[in-house]
Amino acid sequence: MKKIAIIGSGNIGLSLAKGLVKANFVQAGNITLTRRNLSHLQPYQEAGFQISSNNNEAVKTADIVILAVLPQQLNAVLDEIQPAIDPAKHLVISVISGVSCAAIKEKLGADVQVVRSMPNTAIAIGQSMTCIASDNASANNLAEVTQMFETVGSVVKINEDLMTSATALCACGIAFFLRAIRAASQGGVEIGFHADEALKMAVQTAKGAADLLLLHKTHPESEIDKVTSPKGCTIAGLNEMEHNGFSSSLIKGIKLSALKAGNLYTKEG
Ligand SMILES: NC(=O)C1=CN([C@@H]2O[C@H](COP(=O)(O)OP(=O)(O)OC[C@H]3O[C@@H](n4cnc5c(N)ncnc54)[C@H](OP(=O)(O)O)[C@@H]3O)[C@@H](O)[C@H]2O)C=CC1
Ligand SMILES: O=C(O)[C@@H]1CCC=N1
Repeated sequence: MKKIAIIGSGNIGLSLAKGLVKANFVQAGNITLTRRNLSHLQPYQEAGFQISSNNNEAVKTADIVILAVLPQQLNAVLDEIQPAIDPAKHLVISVISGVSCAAIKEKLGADVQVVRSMPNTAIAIGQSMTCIASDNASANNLAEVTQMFETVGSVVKINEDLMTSATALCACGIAFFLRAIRAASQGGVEIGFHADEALKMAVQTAKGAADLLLLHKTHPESEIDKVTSPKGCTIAGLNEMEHNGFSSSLIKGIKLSALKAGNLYTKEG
């Protein structure tokens, strides 16, 4: 079984670690989690993961190195781990938004195989939408990365120039849909439900909507057409939402997130 080092074990790094173990892709003992403040990783050590604040040592023991620090923290990490990287041994996977494979190779060496990957936090429960891209990984390594992320959700291979768009739609997208669920539950409270029951109803309704599309493989509008009875209450509510910019605000938010995702990193740090 391959050994994995997750450099920068914060929100997404830990979600990924939990998902891979839950899916039996790797045992916890074969994953080393790093961060500077180790006290936050104590529960993970108790759960069987290796933990370390020494990125170099973690890289040396690993076959797969996953970079999961913030874009503004990356340059220091790349300078630190470069001496420990062996292009013949290591496959580098970066989940960092806005950082190209080329920028990583510029620091680690042109012969290091780098795969850029964009998961979302649903990876912790095996439900991620993960986009991957690479300009130099071998077919074997790309297949291995695809297989790894398929154990924790769906995978789409994309051109690297669409990676910031994938960030907005899929990684940030989790937050957008969660906010929509919260708004729906707040509407539910206004019309008579207690907050906990309104949230439960909104969550299951959202899950049902997503599952309808996944299972029927239909377009959202065709499912909407089945709900909107003529002169009914659904179309009245839906049109009121559209008059207030429902679709437009989602589209504008996704466009702004994609723009921002492309500007999170500078080579200068
Ligand atoms: N959150 C998400 O849903 C997603 C995030 N991403 C990308 O993943 C990356 C991480 O995001 P996120 O998890 O939200 O951020 P977090 O801030 O939660 O995680 C970053 C982690 O990196 C650690 N870190 C910082 N510097 C170092 C260092 N020198 N050595 C080792 N560890 C270090 C930090 O811990 P400490 O300060 O203790 O060192 C922290 O735990 C970002 O680039 C983001 O764009 C991609 C997809 C989804
Ligand atoms: O908000 C962010 O910048 C990161 C990238 C995608 C999800 N979270």
